[in-house]
Amino acid sequence: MADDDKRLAAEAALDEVRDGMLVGLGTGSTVAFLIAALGERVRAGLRIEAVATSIASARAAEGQGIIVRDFAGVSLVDLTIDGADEVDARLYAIKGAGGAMLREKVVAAASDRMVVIADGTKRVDAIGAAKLPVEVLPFARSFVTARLEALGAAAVAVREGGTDNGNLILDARFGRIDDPRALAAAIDAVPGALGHGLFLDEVDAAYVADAGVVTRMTRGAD
Ligand SMILES: O=C(CO)[C@H](O)[C@H](O)COP(=O)(O)O
Repeated sequence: MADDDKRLAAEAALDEVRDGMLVGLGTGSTVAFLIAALGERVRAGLRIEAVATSIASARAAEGQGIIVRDFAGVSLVDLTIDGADEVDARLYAIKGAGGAMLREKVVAAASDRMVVIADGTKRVDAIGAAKLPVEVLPFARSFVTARLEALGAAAVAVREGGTDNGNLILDARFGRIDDPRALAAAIDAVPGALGHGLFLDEVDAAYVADAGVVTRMTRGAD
């Protein structure tokens, strides 16, 4: 079951957590298993502090007795553990089904190391089938939609509800992304597009659990 695999992947990634670390907590249902398992370790004596990539993850971590620092006062994180919607052998990932990809990218960039945790349904040959979320300044909604269509998005939909940052999410369906780096650079260059779910350089390793077996993927290996 996907939930069992999410829990297994989350628990496997806990091996990377050491006493004294500042740990970045991602967002989503897989990270919820991580936060629960990390909470158990903290109650058993592990000494860490955390920063969170969403209000939901901050509340969940505090509920587990984990000390959560305001990321606004932080510039360096030791290790961030986060989920993904797709991850391939290059450790390219699409993130943001949970809507937190902008904060997730900032925290990942501040991190010495970032690892992804996922169940086997997220492991793909090449990223691109998942919808690509783009966080947008509400003022720029139509303009950014037109630019995404010009970049090849077959459909662009405004997601219901905003982000923790008070912005909108446009879900863009590209179907196939031939050149993820070119697409990421093109979206980065659109004024009003504040962030997107293409993570091409951030992920150092991934723990993917499929039917109860956890595989640790690293850069340059399948
Ligand atoms: O990127 C994310 C949130 O912005 C999530 O990590 C991603 O959507 C995976 O979520 P889940 O673990 O619930 O499948």
